[in-house]
Amino acid sequence: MDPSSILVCLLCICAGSFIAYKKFLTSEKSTSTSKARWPPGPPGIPLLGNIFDVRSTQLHRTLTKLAAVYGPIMSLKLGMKNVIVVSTAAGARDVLQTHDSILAGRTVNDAARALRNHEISLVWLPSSAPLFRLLRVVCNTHLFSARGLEASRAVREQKVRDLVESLRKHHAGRAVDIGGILLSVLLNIMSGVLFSEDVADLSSDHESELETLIRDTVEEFTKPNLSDLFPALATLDLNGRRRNNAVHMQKLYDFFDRVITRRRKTARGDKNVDVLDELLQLHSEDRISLDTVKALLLDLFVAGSSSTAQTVQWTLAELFRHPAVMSKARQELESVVGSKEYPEESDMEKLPYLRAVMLEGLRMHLSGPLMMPHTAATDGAKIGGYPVPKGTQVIVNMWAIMRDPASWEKPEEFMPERFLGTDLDPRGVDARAFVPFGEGRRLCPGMHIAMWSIMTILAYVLHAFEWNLPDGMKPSDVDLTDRFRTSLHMVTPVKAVPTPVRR
Ligand code: HEM
Repeated sequence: MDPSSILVCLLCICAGSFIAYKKFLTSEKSTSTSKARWPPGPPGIPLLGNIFDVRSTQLHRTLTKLAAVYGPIMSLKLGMKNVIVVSTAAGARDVLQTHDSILAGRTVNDAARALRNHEISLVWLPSSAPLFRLLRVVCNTHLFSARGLEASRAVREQKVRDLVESLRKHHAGRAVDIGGILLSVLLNIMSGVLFSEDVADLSSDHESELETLIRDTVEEFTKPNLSDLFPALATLDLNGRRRNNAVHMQKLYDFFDRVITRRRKTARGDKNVDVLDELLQLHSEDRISLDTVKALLLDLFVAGSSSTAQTVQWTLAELFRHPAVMSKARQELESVVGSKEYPEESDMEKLPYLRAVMLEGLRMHLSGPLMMPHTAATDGAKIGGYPVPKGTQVIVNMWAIMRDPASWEKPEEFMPERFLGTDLDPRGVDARAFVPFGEGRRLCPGMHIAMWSIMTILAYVLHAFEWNLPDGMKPSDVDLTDRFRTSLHMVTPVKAVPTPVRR
């Protein structure tokens, strides 16, 4: 939080403190939270609690340092909010497996209430809501089932080929902004699967319309909001986040409205070709509203595009820093794919080293280092033996867990070999809790498409190009400093020069 936001915060807090403090006193007395035995945590200041302990552009690291002092199950008070931060594999199992039915709730950010989006959004609905269950079924059966994924494979492969073609045509021999072009290709993979259109131009350095709209919406969420710290003040929307987000989200809804209008003007016969066809069919059967269709498209784009692009970018950056690992991965591709222009689907399972590279990239640079905060829907759950009262927010610091020296040898080193010959699988909380996509009711619904995208993009771009750093940069010059907003960004976006190796 910058100094001016802190000043605004303090002024607003003075104005609202009377209401908030009264509410604070009443709620402290009347809820089960007052009787709770909270885990240790840093002492807070009256009313504000620990908000100054967690102001950081690297919240995952700040929470890891605090956990080293106060313990792997730690409590914080953020304004009126009680928070438990979990930094061990055993604690993560309590949250994601043992007490998943209670702890799969969400605390709705006030900005997410714009346009009442939280009432129809998969991300914000409580896991007990019938609409939540329906949307998860829609995702699992129509969007990302084996059948659905097979149906969209040709479209997805074409988008990755477009990336290779664009790199050959427009970028060969020039330093490429890796993050920019990856986000464009991820947006096109998503839009290709969802509604068979391209939304980004790979040959242009300009941001696409959808990218701008998503960025504006996401940024509004990441700004500090008094309404979240002091829900009693939420109706006043003192920071204007809900108002601003209503504008951004309306623009996104209008974008999807135009896609739907185009679709309705195009006769497509009886056969459903893409996800939008499936969703519009569910709408015609009165199972979901048109707003829910748009909210789902919004959720999938916002949650799916940047997270996957960031992961590929981080993994490539690690490969640029570790040329020996990169050449081992390229040798494996050479021996499996040979002189074929593009790897085939059947080649992918013959690339264990590249898969290990992907998993190590996910371990070290998880795009959602703190996952998404969960909330206790009722009393009754326990984490590390501590009771978790209803309404408590639970943050799983997966970044810390996946770098815990108690579980991982040399955790700060990029060593894909650690995944070779193991059956570590991102789908289960094993002893080490390698869970980049979460587990249980809130498991990432895009996990399969994300892993396919990461693996396929890596295979295609490593097979088609030799990659060098620009202007005499050394591998050790690649800057891996991270910054956490809603996902883990590189402070210095990585650039590299692709040189085509065949054709
Ligand atoms: C490398 C890429 C990705 C990573 C690491 C990732 C990881 C995650 C994590 C950790 C969560 C939160 C789980 C929890 O709350 O316990 C999540 C939720 C979610 N992800 Fe992903 N994800 C990725 C890509 C995708 C893609 C490609 C899509 C869509 C196609 C997607 C859609 C979603 C949605 C809609 C949610 C919210 C689910 C809910 O609240 O029930 N994600 N993801």
